[in-house]
Amino acid sequence: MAILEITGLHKHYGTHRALDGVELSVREGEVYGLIGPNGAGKTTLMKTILGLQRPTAGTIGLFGQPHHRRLLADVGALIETPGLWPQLDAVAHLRVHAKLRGVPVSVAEEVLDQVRLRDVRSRRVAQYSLGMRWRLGIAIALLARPRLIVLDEPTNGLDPVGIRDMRGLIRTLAETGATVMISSHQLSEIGHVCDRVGVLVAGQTRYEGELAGLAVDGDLESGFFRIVEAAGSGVR
Ligand SMILES: Nc1ncnc2c1ncn2[C@@H]1O[C@H](COP(=O)(O)OP(=O)(O)OP(=O)(O)O)[C@@H](O)[C@H]1O
Repeated sequence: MAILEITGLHKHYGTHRALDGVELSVREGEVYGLIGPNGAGKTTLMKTILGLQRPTAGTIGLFGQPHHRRLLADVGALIETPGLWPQLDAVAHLRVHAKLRGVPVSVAEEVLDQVRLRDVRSRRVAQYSLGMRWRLGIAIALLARPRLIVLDEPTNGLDPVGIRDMRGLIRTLAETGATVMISSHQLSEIGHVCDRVGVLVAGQTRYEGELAGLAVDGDLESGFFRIVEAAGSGVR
């Protein structure tokens, strides 16, 4: 079943078409990679799914129903950098957010384990690495036990070890039954963790399917670049 179904989605800023007729479908239980160069429209698309941007035209179906604010209670998200308080530790962050969402504090302990922050749970966030901050941001998004988790470029700025850890965490999330949608401008960073990918270039879906289907002569990156180049420079 499609948990997220996007049809003919447009978002225009004046004459600029950030989204120009996006079509995509995310299936329940999969890790879906939204890949595209800088300026392709990935963040705009995610913000529109989350109700943070109003579409110019098109439809978004969520959990088999037309998009509605109340359905977003089942969506966890991390867009751009997580908003954290440097002087508080991970536990304090999770307790505050648990209270705000009416979630039992015991869930805070569970998500700490899930993102593997237990060892540094009492350390102030000011002392966290970027990877730890991302993981705490994801833990906050997980508090409400969402069916769909939307993560915008969570490997941005991470070193190779951080990227590997993030891939592991994403797979773990999917194994617990959640559906994960994740974006990146680098196929190499998240491609292999995804069950299927959508390639967005200049606000349009240029490919959707299994990662292997992107390959040209067995090479995924060449296939990706070919799609980007065929759509014009794709970089804006
Ligand atoms: N609020 C806005 N007003 C005007 N133009 C915008 C606005 N937000 C985004 N854009 C433009 O829309 C296009 C898509 O931007 P978006 O941030 O969605 O791309 P992206 O794929 O997430 O890029 P990146 O990988 O660099 O984060 C870009 O050309 C951007 O400049």
